[in-house]
Amino acid sequence: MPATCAADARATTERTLVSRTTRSPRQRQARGDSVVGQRHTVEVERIAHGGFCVGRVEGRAVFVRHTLPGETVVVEITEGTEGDRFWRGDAVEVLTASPDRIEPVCQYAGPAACGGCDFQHVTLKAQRALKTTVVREQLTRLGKLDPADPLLTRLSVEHVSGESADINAGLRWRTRVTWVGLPGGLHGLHEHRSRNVVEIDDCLIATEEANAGAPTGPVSHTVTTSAGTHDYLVAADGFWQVHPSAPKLLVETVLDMLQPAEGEKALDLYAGVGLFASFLADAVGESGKVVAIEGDQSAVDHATTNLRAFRQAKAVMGAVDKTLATSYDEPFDVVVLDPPRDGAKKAVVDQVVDRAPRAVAYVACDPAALGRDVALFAEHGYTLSALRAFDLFPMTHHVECVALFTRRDVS
Ligand SMILES: C[S@@+](CC[C@H](N)C(=O)[O-])C[C@H]1O[C@@H](n2cnc3c(N)ncnc32)[C@H](O)[C@@H]1O
Repeated sequence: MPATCAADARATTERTLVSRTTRSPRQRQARGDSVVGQRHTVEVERIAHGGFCVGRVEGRAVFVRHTLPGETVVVEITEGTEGDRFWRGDAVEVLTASPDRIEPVCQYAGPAACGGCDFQHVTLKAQRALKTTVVREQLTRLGKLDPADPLLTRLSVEHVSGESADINAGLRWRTRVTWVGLPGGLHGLHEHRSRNVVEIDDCLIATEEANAGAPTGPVSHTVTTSAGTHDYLVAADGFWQVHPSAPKLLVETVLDMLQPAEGEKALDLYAGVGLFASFLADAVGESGKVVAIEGDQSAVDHATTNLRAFRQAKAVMGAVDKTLATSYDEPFDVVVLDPPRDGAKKAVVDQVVDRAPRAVAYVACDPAALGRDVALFAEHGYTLSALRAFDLFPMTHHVECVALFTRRDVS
């Protein structure tokens, strides 16, 4: 089994534009001497959130990238001081390799290289198993769910197929990339937790179009699902699901969980350009109502255009918490919640349950934030009654979950 070796790590370092000694934009208060650069042999125990695995050096936890549970590796410390409770590091040499380890196909993957991918060295099947463990752990620890809950024991992060062999191999799925511009018209991506930029010629998880740079004008997307077809206009730099299979998959999953019916009232929170709102509007019909709340003016403008065929649907500009604090103080039957990474949080969860929906579909790109919000919903009598997780970001530690909350008295 090929193994990352210290020589490879040195070669990788030479590819970066700035030496790793200049990293650490998030330096914490120094407690004792820095241990950055120290090397230790570590037996890697388990996966943690964020693309790290956990091992120990003399009892102290070390969060290690570029390794796998069960491996023995040489770790070079990248963040930490003598007084810190935990350190971070990179596996720069593999002494005992996991059977799930493969040679990364990307030349930019590895220690002190591009920070975009976490799992290039892991088989796709094992990547999904690692993510399944992380989701279970976050929902148990933060969501306070019983680890024996069948929703967790049966959970398995699902492979998301695409239209090309590359996508099915976990490559060429990323339709948008936020590049860092470099002199000479070049571009790159940051090292992990660093301002250092690695010049990248061809990002293998990005589509050819995304590698070429950002489009200049609004982009048009058509989404066809089992429930129908809708067209969407999106600003070039506006939010759109990055995996080509994501819009259809997420819409179908949300509709399947919510089962919106003719005449119902629906809230679409963090609505973007109205991906879910159009399909909700179809389902509730003209006797129903859809309110799509979004905080980005350009997205709201596009959502207004995208929803123009529906008299029953309206895009509203504003922060979700501020808007719900002053408006739409009335019952809603169903809610779609698709917040940014930090989740909906207490104020919005309180405002959602105040509207007494029979069902809430929560689309979550961070299982830790979902876990915290699961606990908040439970305090209001809303239980997690369905959960799916999708591998919409292969090669990275990211995973998309869709959770259904229902009121105990109506479930
Ligand atoms: C994960 S995206 C989901 C967009 C949409 N549901 C979709 O799938 O295309 C989150 C959206 O929330 C918006 N947003 C972020 N914070 C917000 C807030 N506090 N209030 C309203 N919208 C917010 C962002 O502009 C972004 O469009």
